[in-house]
Amino acid sequence: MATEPEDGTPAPLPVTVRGTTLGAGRPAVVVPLTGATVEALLAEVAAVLAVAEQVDLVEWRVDHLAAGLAPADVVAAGRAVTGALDAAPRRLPLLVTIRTTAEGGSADVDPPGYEAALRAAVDAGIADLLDVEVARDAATVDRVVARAHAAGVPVVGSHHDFDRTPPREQIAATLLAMADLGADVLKVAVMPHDPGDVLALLGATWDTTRRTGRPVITMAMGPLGVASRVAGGTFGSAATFAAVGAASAPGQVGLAALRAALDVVHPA
Ligand SMILES: O=C1C[C@@](O)(C(=O)O)C[C@@H](O)[C@@H]1O
Repeated sequence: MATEPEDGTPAPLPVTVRGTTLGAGRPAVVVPLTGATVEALLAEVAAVLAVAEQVDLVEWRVDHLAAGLAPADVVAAGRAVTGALDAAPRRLPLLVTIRTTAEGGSADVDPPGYEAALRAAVDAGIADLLDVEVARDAATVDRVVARAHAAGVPVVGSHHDFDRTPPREQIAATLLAMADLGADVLKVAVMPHDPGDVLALLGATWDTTRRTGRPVITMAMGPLGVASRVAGGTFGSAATFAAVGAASAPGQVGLAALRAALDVVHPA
């Protein structure tokens, strides 16, 4: 169990991948790719690379792939994406995510299919960071985390609640439980219904960051949650997602606007 250190100040454990650090300084800006085909993904990568100096991390939402999640298709599309990223002067790191329908995504996949697709992305060297939904089958989660770690790939534990916002203590408990499962970065997204829900999310972020020392990423979705995407860093959130083109979740702010807001909240 993650415990509070005696002096109340956990040693920071920032996670650095390809020059991008989560958990130190201002929040990293993550841009999702949501293309359904290799062509669409490559067009998105080109659009992201055109503004690469504003981007810290790219997320590939594999669940949007029209071909499905067969390992060979994931590897083929993933190699196309990493090949395009490799060609840029600064290689942006890639977070690989399969968001299941249970958590608001498009992947209607059973545990073996989820495991096989994530494993393929790790084994092929496509993922610099791996999103693992901690609410999936427990043995599957254990094996995927172990596989990623054996390959030197940090794990972003994740949990989405698209319907509601749990109480502050429960959000914090969900994040802390991810650390117990071996996640290196702890991420929760919730749907707020009133400003108190956004406060609960931000409060849990602050509580958890101080207790684990691990990078924590949180956001409240939808229009009410925009405050958390812009100002979450003040409360300890280590990253915020921004759209270049299509958003991958409700409430995501466009990249230029988000960057401008971050400059106000976190002046150089
Ligand atoms: O976990 C997240 C956060 C997110 O849901 C958001 O609300 O910005 C967007 C997803 O693409 C990503 O996997």
